[in-house]
Amino acid sequence: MEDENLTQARASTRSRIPYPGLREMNPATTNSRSGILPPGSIANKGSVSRTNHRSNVITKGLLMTLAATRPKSTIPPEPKKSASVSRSGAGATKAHTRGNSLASSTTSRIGSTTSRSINGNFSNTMGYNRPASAMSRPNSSLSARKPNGAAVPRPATSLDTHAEDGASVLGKRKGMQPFPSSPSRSFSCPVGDPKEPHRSATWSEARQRVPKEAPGRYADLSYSAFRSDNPGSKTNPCFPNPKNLDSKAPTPARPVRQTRVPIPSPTRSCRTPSYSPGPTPKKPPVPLFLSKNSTIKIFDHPTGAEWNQERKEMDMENMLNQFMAKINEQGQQSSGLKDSVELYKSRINELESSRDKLTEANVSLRYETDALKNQLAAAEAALKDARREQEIAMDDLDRRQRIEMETINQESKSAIEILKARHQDEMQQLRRKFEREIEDEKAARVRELGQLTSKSALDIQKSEIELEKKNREITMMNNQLASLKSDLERERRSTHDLRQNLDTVGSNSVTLESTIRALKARIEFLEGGREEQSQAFERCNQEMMDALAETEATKEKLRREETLRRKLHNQVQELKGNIRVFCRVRPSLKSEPASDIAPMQYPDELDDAKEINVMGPEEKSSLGSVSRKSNTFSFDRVFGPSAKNSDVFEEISQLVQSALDGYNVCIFCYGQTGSGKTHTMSSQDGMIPLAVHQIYESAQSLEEKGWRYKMAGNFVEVYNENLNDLLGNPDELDKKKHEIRHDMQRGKTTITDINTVDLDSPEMVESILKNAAANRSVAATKANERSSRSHSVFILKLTGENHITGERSEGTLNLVDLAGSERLSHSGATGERLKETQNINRSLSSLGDVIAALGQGKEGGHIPYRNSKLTYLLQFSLGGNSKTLMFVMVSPLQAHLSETLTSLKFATKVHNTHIGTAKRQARVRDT
Ligand SMILES: Nc1ncnc2c1ncn2[C@@H]1O[C@H](COP(=O)(O)OP(=O)(O)OP(=O)(O)O)[C@@H](O)[C@H]1O
Repeated sequence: MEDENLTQARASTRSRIPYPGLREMNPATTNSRSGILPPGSIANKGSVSRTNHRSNVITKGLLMTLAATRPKSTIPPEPKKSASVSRSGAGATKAHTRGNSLASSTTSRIGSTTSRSINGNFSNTMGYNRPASAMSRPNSSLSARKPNGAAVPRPATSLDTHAEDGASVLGKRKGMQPFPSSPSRSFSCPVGDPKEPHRSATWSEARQRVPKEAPGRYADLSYSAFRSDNPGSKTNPCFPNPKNLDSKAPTPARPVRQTRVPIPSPTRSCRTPSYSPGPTPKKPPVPLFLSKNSTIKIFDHPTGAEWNQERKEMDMENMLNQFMAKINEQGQQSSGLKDSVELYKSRINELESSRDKLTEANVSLRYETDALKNQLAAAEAALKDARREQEIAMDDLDRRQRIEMETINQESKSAIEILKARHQDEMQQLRRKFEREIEDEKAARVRELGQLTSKSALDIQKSEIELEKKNREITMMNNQLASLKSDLERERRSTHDLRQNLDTVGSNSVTLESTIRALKARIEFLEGGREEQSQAFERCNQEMMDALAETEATKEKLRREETLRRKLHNQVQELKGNIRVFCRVRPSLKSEPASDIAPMQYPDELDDAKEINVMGPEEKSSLGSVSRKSNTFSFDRVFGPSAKNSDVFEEISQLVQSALDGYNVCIFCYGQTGSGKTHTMSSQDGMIPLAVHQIYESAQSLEEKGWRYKMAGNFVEVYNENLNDLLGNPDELDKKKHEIRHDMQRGKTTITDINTVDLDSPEMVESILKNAAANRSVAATKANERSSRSHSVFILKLTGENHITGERSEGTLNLVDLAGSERLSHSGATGERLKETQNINRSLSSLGDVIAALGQGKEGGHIPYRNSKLTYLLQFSLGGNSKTLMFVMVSPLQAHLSETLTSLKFATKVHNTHIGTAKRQARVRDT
């Protein structure tokens, strides 16, 4: 329903003419509704009055004009219309038939005038934009359009105006929309194509069909007044064929050829029939009516004809009569027209009101449409939202499903795991149960065996008792037999019985004897198995005792061998020297270009790897030649740049073992800043972590031999001749005072107020190193400054006890990362820097002095340990009681060559020093 309304509203909006109103404009329906008789019907009924007939014809013409001016799009083609058209056409034809040419032409004129006025009203009222040319009256007049040079100017009469209007209207229609082909709507005359009898030709079509020779022929009839354009080219198709008029046949639908047929001119219709002399081109046209411009020429006849007054008067009278009749007719006609106009006005008002209603309806429909559009937009937005929500919901659902699936998977996995575990538990339980059952079965069998054994013993006992009893009985019987034998004679009968009894007893005794024999065999068999078992047990016991004795012997041997190994190890270490020097050259770093590398060679790298050859700096001789001195140094071991920390550790691991065996061991790293000391000592795979790991492994393996070890660690720093605890509070660095105390009796060193960490696991050493590094970095003012300017000492105290032998050992492993050994010049340095420099120089030279003093080997000689905090701290780890290893670290850079040579020279001195035999701090526990 709404769609229908919308469609109608749209159609009405486009055409701007309410559809129902236009339908009512159809002559048939209009007349039936408004009560006005359709013109066709009046004509059909054949009105008596000629005026009425004309009026009807005029009304019909108006309706036709209205129908013709109605827009094509608003009027749907209806088959009924052709009927009404045929009626109206018939009516029109009758009018022509009955009336003369004047009536016919007058009807046409009035029709066109009315049509024009109605068109104007209608178009104005309905908003139809009629072309301006249609409304405007053209400036044509009979005189203006007079072709062929009419001799007498024609007076401008009202009839002329009408005629001209009719022509004008017709002419204007050319410029309008083409008329519909339906004859009911076409204002054109029923001049049709013979091939299409039902189609009415439009004005332009009809014009084209008129022969061209017609104009000359009708020129004298003022026909030009009815032509809109070229007066000589076309005939007016609005006038019926005289043939048709003569035949009186009311067939307007039938096409009629109008060529070569003279059509009565509207002007001619005003003439009397006597003034229709036919085509006389030479005769000048006579003016039809008198006007102010008319000149009555009485004596201007060319032939000089005399004036016929009577005839003229008669003519004038006739003309006057006709004119009066015409005026009356026009009056009646105009009153009819007025009525029609009123009717149409009321009708137009109705239509306007209905149009207003429709406009309102249209507006409301527009509002509704807008509202519906809004609703549609809202619905679309809601749909979009819903779709989006649905997508989100779908996504959520997917996600949830995935999560659920994952959860289910995990649950199923965990369920499987649980089932597996349960299954294993059950299996174990079953296994245990079966084992228990087997054990029970075994015990039951053993019990059965015991019972059987005891039972058989009982049976044997019983049989023996019975045997004895039988023996006694036999004896008694024998006694009785003897007494009876003596009494044989006397009691033969009783003897016979007794013999029978004896036989019975004899057979019984045989049975018993066989039973006894079987039981004896069984007992023998059982006793034989028991013996075998007890013999096996005895054998096992013996073997076990032998094994235990052997183990004890082996253990004893192992202990002896361990002691021997320690002795041998120590001897080897002594043979190697108690102070050893290793040289290590670090690889060049990525940041160091190859051109900066100093030439160094390792002559016996693949053999003993004890030598290093360093080319000295360029020297200019007095002659100007440049030469480089080759310096070869020899140490206990030389590690090239490709050596890894693990390779280095392999060499020092024996010294670490010595610490476990109760020796004081001291490993130094000496070298200039950046030569790789810290990397060798404290990096992740440096000597400190590797040493701790090895000690743990060795301590664990020594547990079998009765050794239990305790490990305690300290990490200290000597900076500016002050001792700092690197495992303590970093804020207390350089502030807290720590004192070094030596127990000369026990050869032990302790430091006051220092944190000692019990190393329960090898992993702890890493946290110790990290702590120490962090504390050092807090104290550092510049990067790497602190580590370069201070000595760090990692002290690992190892205390071992052998609970089998009662032995006890106390060893100390000192791992020392010395400050940069580069020559520090006092010049230029001030304040803290000067103090630092002095202290580093002093401690390093003190170390050299101590080693040199130790090298002199004087028993009881003075060793200047107290000259520096470092040497004082390491008093018991440097000297005859200890094993010392010094790494001389070498930078590969050319820039460091001079420092490298100095370091190597110092190390060579140390290497050449022989320190006395180390003493093991081991003693047997007093028990
Ligand atoms: N054998 C090596 N392999 C690889 N890199 C090394 C090696 N030795 C040293 N380095 C690197 O060389 C640089 C300097 O080394 P390191 O800090 O150990 O020198 P240092 O002698 O301890 O210096 P400082 O006296 O200033 O503490 C470091 O980046 C270190 O990683």
